[in-house]
Amino acid sequence: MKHTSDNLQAKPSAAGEEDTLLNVCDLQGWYGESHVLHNCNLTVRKGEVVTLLGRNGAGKTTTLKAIMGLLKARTGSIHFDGTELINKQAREIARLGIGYVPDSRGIFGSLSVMENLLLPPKIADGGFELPAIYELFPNLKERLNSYGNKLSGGEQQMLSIARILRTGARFILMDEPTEGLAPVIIQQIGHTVRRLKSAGYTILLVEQNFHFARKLADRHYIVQEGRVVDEFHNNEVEANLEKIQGYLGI
Ligand SMILES: Nc1ncnc2c1ncn2[C@@H]1O[C@H](COP(=O)(O)OP(=O)(O)OP(=O)(O)O)[C@@H](O)[C@H]1O
Repeated sequence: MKHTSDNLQAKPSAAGEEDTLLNVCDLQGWYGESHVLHNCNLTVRKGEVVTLLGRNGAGKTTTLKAIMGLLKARTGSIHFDGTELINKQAREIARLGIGYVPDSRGIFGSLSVMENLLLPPKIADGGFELPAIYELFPNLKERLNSYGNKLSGGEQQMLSIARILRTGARFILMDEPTEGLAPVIIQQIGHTVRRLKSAGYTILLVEQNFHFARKLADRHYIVQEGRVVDEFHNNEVEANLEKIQGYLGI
């Protein structure tokens, strides 16, 4: 079902109540005096891959940061698997099983690949053990002793994803994983997202690369000026291509 921006705001939590994993309702957020998120509403169901699409500066990264507790000035409701996150700290939110792969990748240049991998603490059983990580990202196994600042952009991205998978988080927030990467690496990231989905992971993905996103996601939200203004199931994309391209300016 499609929504207009009005009824998305009026019925923030209408979709999929029974298997909803994340329900963001009337989320507002600020950087200091600057009001960036304006009543943002979205839901993610268990096992879905959902994208946030939008132009530069629309508020996609800020929405992920607000969910993760990295944007402190926020109001509204962020309900995750039975727990309200709005007043929780990032550390507590991570312990609930939410992993964040930032667009900056967050790799420590003066630590080795192995040290970077082992840095985030495990928060639950069932995460990827090292052999499974090497199987998913064979390049990393070859680079275990290399320093983070010697890695290519693609290797850094893989490391950033791998170390979150090791923690046992089952809900992954990924911010522009394909940014600046070569097509062959983008394919590998796409393969990883598919593998995770088939293993039951839930993923909220921020992407500028619509071509990449449309092949992976179950649903897409369009973000403009700090709010969700439209939503498309993947099977509605073809029929709404012009409209979506208009939103994204492509
Ligand atoms: N640390 C910050 N301090 C102040 N304003 C910020 C900060 N980070 C982002 N903004 C502003 O908040 C708004 C939303 O930015 P955000 O990074 O969430 O957008 P985005 O949709 O992720 O775009 P992009 O793809 O360019 O990262 C923009 O106007 C941006 O300039």
